[in-house]
Amino acid sequence: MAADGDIERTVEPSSAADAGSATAHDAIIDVRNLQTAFFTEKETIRAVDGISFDIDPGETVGIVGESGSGKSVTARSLMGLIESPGRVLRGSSVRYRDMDTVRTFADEFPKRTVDVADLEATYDAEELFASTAATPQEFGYADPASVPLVDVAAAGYTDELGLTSGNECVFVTDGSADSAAGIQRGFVEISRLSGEPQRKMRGGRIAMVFQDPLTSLNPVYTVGNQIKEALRQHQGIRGKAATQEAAELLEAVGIPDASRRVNEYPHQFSGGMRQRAVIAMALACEPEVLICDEPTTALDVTIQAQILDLLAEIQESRDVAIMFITHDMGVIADVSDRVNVMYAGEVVESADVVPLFEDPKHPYTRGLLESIPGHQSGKKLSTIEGSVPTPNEPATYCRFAPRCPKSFDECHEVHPVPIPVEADGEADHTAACLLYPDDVSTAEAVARHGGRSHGGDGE
Ligand SMILES: Nc1ncnc2c1ncn2[C@@H]1O[C@H](COP(=O)(O)OP(=O)(O)OP(=O)(O)O)[C@@H](O)[C@H]1O
Ligand code: NI
Repeated sequence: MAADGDIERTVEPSSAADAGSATAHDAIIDVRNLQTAFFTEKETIRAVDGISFDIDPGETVGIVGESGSGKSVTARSLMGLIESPGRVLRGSSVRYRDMDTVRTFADEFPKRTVDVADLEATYDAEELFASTAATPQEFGYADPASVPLVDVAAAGYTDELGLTSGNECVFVTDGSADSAAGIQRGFVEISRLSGEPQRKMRGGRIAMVFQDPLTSLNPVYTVGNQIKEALRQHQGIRGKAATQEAAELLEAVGIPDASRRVNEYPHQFSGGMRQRAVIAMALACEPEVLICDEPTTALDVTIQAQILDLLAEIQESRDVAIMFITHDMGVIADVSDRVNVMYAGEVVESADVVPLFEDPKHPYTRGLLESIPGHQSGKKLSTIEGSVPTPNEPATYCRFAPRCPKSFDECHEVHPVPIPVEADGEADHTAACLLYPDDVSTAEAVARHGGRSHGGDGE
């Protein structure tokens, strides 16, 4: 809709998010400037407001933050599960970089494949759409004539290998050969998938485990039949072989007497066993990435620990990358290799798990840590007062400032972006806070966060 489009154009892509992040690496999922908004009658909720992070093969990336910080919307955006009035905004990018998958996609969906070689200089977006199975409408352009002409080189094509903001496409290869087999580099832009390619990706390469196992289980089919359906859809396994495999999967996720229980219905399973069954269903697709959104929150503590052990074991034995979402810092410490702390739609701190817990930088992260029982010896348990604000306006200031014990005037006038916490540090520990980088003046910090030293008085 035109009205949506107008709102959307006012959303500035956060260039700063890119500044803080390393570029070329072997991440399996690469999230850049992800923005997901809900256009309600009352307001535009910027539930995810320009976040960037990546997930390497086989690692566990934790996403932590209080209720309403945008964790689930992030997960749903990665899975293509955002529904109206919500939308992943233009300029967002979620790239899936497994080369086998890229080649398979190029074979299976040739009309979705855009060869970057064709885009070297300037291209006509209208023609581009004509060459794919996608329609301009799918990308939010009401009228094909309104699709902008984009200078791909000027848009940073050479750095980014592909299409950047304003010229989204479904799928990009580097065009190094005519045949898909010749593709050396490429990615699947999953935030722009729809239809059959999206279905293939979701539940195939990427699977999701939700807080409530009943969301994923159908009460009228046996657990075994549901696993068999997943095996049929994603691996083409049927009949006796599928029955056998379903029982083996249930056994692999620690369900006792699996060959009998495979014939039971979800209501005959306990909460913990149901979550194991959902995990078995996810594994039936042999995913490379498993997105777990509070998978243990509804379970009691003992069962929770067992499920966490199970996930760790699965990761080890199947080499699957996990994105683990929780509001619980204790759980995050247990499961993660790397942690992204979210607040009001933004990633406010990002670091490997050890530095994050031993030397947290952002006052919000510190607050979260101080509220873990037993974390501070002798001190009284403190919680951060107040709650997460609804991000319903552009971030022109620090959204945590109103609750921050360390805030100063500039925090209300300058929007901090993720930058390395040490002045000459590497990008693997970043914080979006004007207290950083360490050891520079406030004026200098403000400048590094892209603000002016006397900010706030209008453009
Ligand atoms: N369908 C929707 N329509 C409107 N707003 C939404 C919708 N879904 C989510 N939001 C808003 O997006 C923001 C982020 O929500 P999200 O569910 O991602 O938070 P969360 O971090 O997962 O919290 P929790 O720990 O409670 O699960 C919230 O302000 C929420 O109200
Ligand atoms: Ni959530």
